[in-house]
Parts: sequence; structure tokens; C-alpha cells
Amino acid sequence: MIPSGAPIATAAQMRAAEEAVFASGVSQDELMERAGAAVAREVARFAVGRPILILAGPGNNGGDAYVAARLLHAEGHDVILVATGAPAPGAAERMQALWQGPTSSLYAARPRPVLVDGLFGTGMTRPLDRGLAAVFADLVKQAEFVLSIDLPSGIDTDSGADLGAPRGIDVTLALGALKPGHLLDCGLERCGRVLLADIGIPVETGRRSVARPQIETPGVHSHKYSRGLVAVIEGAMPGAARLAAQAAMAGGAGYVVLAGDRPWSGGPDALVRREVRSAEDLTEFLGWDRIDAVVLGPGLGRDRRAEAYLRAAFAVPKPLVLDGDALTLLGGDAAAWLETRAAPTWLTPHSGEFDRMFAGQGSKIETTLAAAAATRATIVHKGADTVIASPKGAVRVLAGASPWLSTAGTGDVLAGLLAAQVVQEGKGVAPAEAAVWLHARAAQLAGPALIADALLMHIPQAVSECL
Ligand SMILES: NC(=O)C1=CN([C@@H]2O[C@H](COP(=O)(O)OP(=O)(O)OC[C@H]3O[C@@H](n4cnc5c(N)ncnc54)[C@H](OP(=O)(O)O)[C@@H]3O)[C@@H](O)[C@H]2O)[C@H](O)CC1
Ligand SMILES: [K+]
Repeated sequence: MIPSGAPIATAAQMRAAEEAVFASGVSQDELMERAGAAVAREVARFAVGRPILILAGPGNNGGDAYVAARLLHAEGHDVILVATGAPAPGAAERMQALWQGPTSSLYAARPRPVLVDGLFGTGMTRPLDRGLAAVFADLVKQAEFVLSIDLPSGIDTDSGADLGAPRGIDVTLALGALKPGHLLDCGLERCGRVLLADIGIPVETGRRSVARPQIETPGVHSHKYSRGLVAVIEGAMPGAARLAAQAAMAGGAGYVVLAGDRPWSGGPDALVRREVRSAEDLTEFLGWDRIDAVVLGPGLGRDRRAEAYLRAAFAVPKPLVLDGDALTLLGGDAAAWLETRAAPTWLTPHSGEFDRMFAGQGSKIETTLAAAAATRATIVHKGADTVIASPKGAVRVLAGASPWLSTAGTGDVLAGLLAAQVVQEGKGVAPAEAAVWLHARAAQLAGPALIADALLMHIPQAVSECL
């Protein structure tokens, strides 16, 4: 569970935000008191009177832990604090001095029902020492409830990579902002439920967790054209395009046309069909000025005709959603294909497609941003952690969508949902954020063992929650 619409900051961005707060006259001790108080509040809520063991690391994460221990003890909680060693000079050391209780060695710690992990936070720079990792993992395993301060110790702040964090953490209390480590890779599965504590650090990064979109109910003057016309191009596997077309309809487009050489079979009567038998036919059809967005790729195929259809779609200056086989046809030349595009484009690769299209080092956020900049397209990099990045550097991340989405056809549904938002929302990350939220919510409503066709049935309910 991730707070929606929350800012996402790297370790460096967090430090810069903290420095700005210090420059405004707030001391590090004050900030640490706020952080520790936020920790103590959440621990008290979950501990419900059970004995508490607090782990304090060598830095400011440990400093937060000393504050929390003092406040919990003052409220009458049964608190034992253990430390990896003497705290760093400065605020953490001063907070340790205010802690009245004993500070015994972490390595002599005995398990207790409630465990608070104040070992490391955004200062994690390398894998946990194996001995420390083993002691930490055992205390986590034997606890009934575990809360990590800011980040689970053993998760890389900026990428979510595993630096030795144990499984079994129930709650992670993020301080000031989410970090990529709460949303990506191993961090997504180790954080447990992520809560966000506002401790008075303004963080402006243009990067946020996906929020529920506001969708406008059609007005009295709305009609099928004013609500947007989406053209979905059929290819070798017509079912995929039909899924995308139905998703566009359910997602709010006023008029959806399925164009292909056998478009008549399957799907609802409300889905308009148009026979297109060649790239020339397609070019002529896409010239229709009523078309507001085009979806190409679901079930397209990868043969010469598919490539000719891709060229035809590129040639018309209409907003374009490219998925599936269209992405495979672009391959590593996506930037070259897209550099002449005069209209906005969205690419919706899953990680396999993304890795074939784009080389690059760094976190999923960094590689997706680089791909968006290189292609001047908005990229929806799908996965258990879906990262949306625009060429202008905006980022939205949705983490923790239903794992049951990992089944054929759900990507086709997302492509159709995205096109429906494009014709209503405009450009950049906004339509992608709305589509990703609707897609994840429909999956939640569909429950376990969903198939893509069932996903379609739950889109209206997901939309109704956004009105
Ligand atoms: N966000 C906020 O508003 C506030 C956050 N606070 C807390 O501060 C931590 C960040 O504190 P910091 O001191 O920068 O770093 P850590 O406490 O995470 O780590 C302490 C030092 O540990 C060393 N280190 C790093 N990795 C390892 C490792 N694998 N094994 C051993 N030691 C390690 C590293 O120092 P080195 O010199 O050894 O590299 C770290 O500096 C943040 O997460 C919040 O909890 C503030 O309290 C207030 C506001
Ligand atoms: K921690």
C-alpha cells in the first residue's frame, strides 16, 4: 500500500530539502524530534502495549530511533534500545544523550514482540554487513510487528535494490517524502505498508506516486465526437485489438472504431467497424479528421504488413498509443522512428520490451526518464512497479498493482484505456496516470485469477470512483 499523489525524492533531493529547512532556521535537532515523534506515534498505535525493541544505527536514522525511544518510554511503554555502536557526532549523539534508558549492544539483543528498525535510512550506501544482517533478520522474524524508520535497512534509497533487507517488515514510515526505494524493485516487496509522515520538509520534485484521477461527467452538450474518437488498428491477432477497443469505450471515449481486414466478428454492437485491407486503406482511414487518437500494436503482428501499418500510423499527425508488436517493430530504433513525429506519442512497454528498446543504467525511474527524453514520447514502463515518465521529466509511479495483472491481454486493455484518457485529458503524464490508476483499480475490483476480458467489466466502477 502506497500513499497516492505523494512526492518522490532521491536521497540527494531529500538532503537538499533538509538543507533548505535548516537554512530557514529549523535545526537538525528539531527535525529529528519531529521525525522521532512521528515514529513514536505510529509505533504506539501498532504496539498496543506490547514490549518494544528499538534498533539504533550509527547515523540520523538512529537519531530518529533515540527520539522515538525516549518519547515512547515517557508515555509508559516498555522500551529497550540497542545500538550498533556510538552514534555519529551531532544531532544523533545529542539525541542519544537525551535517552535515559540503557543503550546495549544490538548483538546481545533478545527478540521482543514489537521491533523498530532505526539502523539505516537514506544514508545506506552499501550492503549490510552479513553479521548485522543476520541478527536483524532474526529479530524481524521473531517479532509480531516490525516498523522501519524512513526505509527498511538494507534497501537502496534511489533504486529499491536489495542491500540485505530482511522479509517481514510490516510498516515503513517514510519521512518527508516517498523515495524510489519504497516503490521499485526489492523495496516494493520489503517495505510492507508504506505510511508517509509530514515533518515539515517541503519537497518539490515533479515526481509523484500515481493519484486517483478526477474524471469529468459528460456535460449537457457532450456528444460522441466531443468525448473523443479512438481508432484501434487490428492486426494478426484480432482479439487483442478488440480488448483495446472495448477498454477505450469503457474508459470514456465517445466513439471507438476497430479498423482491420476482418473487424466484424466479436465485441459489442456499439463498437464501430471499418474494413481496412492495406496500408493505403489505413492511410486513407487515418486521414479522417474526426479521429482524435490511434492505438496500434495490440495483436498487430511483426510481418511486412505490420511494419507498413506502423509507417502509415506514423505518417499522420495524430496522438498515437503504441503497444505490443508496434514496440517490437520499433526495437532499438524508437528514437529514430519518433524524432519526426509531430503529434504526441505514448509507448507502453513491459520490462522485456523496454529492455529490448532501450539500453541504460540506473533505477527504473532513471532509465524510463532517459527513454522519454530520447524518444520525446511519454513512456509507461509497466510492471509490479509501473513508472510513467514524460520527455519534460515528470514522473508518476504506481506500485503494488494486483499481481494477477500478469496475464495475456491486460496490456491491450491498458493501451485502450490510455487512448480514452488521451482524447479526454490531453498530453504528457496526465492521461497515462489516469489510465494506469483505472487499470489497477479495475484489477483490484476483478479480484484474483482475473482474465483481461473480466478487467473490462470493472472499468465502469473504477471510473465511477473518479467522478
Ligand atoms: N528526511 C528527513 O526529513 C529527515 C531524516 N532524518 C533521518 O536521517 C536519515 C539519514 O541519515 P544519515 O545519517 O544520512 O544516514 P543513515 O542514518 O541512513 O546511515 C548512517 C551511516 O551509516 C553508514 N552506512 C551506510 N551503509 C552502511 C552499511 N551497509 N553498513 C554500515 N554502515 C553503513 C553511512 O556512513 P559511511 O560513512 O559509513 O558511509 C551512513 O552515513 C534518514 O533516513 C532519516 O531517518 C533525520 O532524522 C531528520 C529529518
Ligand atoms: K530504517
